[in-house]
Amino acid sequence: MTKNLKIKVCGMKFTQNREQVEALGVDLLGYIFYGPSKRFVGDTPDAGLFQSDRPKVGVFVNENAFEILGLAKNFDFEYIQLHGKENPKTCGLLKNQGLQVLKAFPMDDDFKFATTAAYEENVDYFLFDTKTKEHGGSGKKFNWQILENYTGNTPFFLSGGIGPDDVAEIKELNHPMLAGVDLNSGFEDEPGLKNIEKLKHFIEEIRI
Ligand SMILES: O=C(O)c1ccccc1N[C@@H]1O[C@H](COP(=O)(O)O)[C@@H](O)[C@H]1O
Repeated sequence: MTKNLKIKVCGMKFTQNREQVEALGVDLLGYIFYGPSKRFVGDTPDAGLFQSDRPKVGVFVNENAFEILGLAKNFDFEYIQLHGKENPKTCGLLKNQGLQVLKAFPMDDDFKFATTAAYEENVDYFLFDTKTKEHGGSGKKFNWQILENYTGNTPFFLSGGIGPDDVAEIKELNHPMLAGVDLNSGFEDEPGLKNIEKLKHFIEEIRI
């Protein structure tokens, strides 16, 4: 059942485009705070980019926890997504400050789901993304079959190269802990600029 899956759209970079994405009724909006990313919000982002009613997710890669807390306060983030080698203690510190924490794990065929166990108490969601050198936003899929090996208790977001044609395959996953999908480069006209028609169609289909 995918009707109740949370839909996160990541890499918001342009205010007007963010407003259009929000109007589609998505659950979470993601903002990249990682300089090397093509979707980095920039050092002085437009304030309007963040003036949203939807819960906002700050996305970080190996950032200092206190820097994250400061930015979360400034930009009113409810969620933090961690895409680097952040340890369970760092995740727990942020969670204890009232933030909801999504911890990303880099998936390949050799991934050991036992790695996630130490994080169970310290995060709210896992996010399973394709393993690449870029840390995220690669547009590449991993082998979704390996999700059958995940038997943990923490709900997860599916991520990594999800595109407009993936609805049927996502519906077939049927994993009890699948809580949401993270949509990013597969729905873009250029980095950070989401294609509203493609998103609209995907969301309508997945919510049937
Ligand atoms: O989008 C980015 O550029 C990015 C950079 C660094 C860390 C995370 C990033 N985005 C996250 O990457 C995944 C997968 O994105 P894609 O579908 O493969 O483009 C997604 O969770 C984004 O939130």
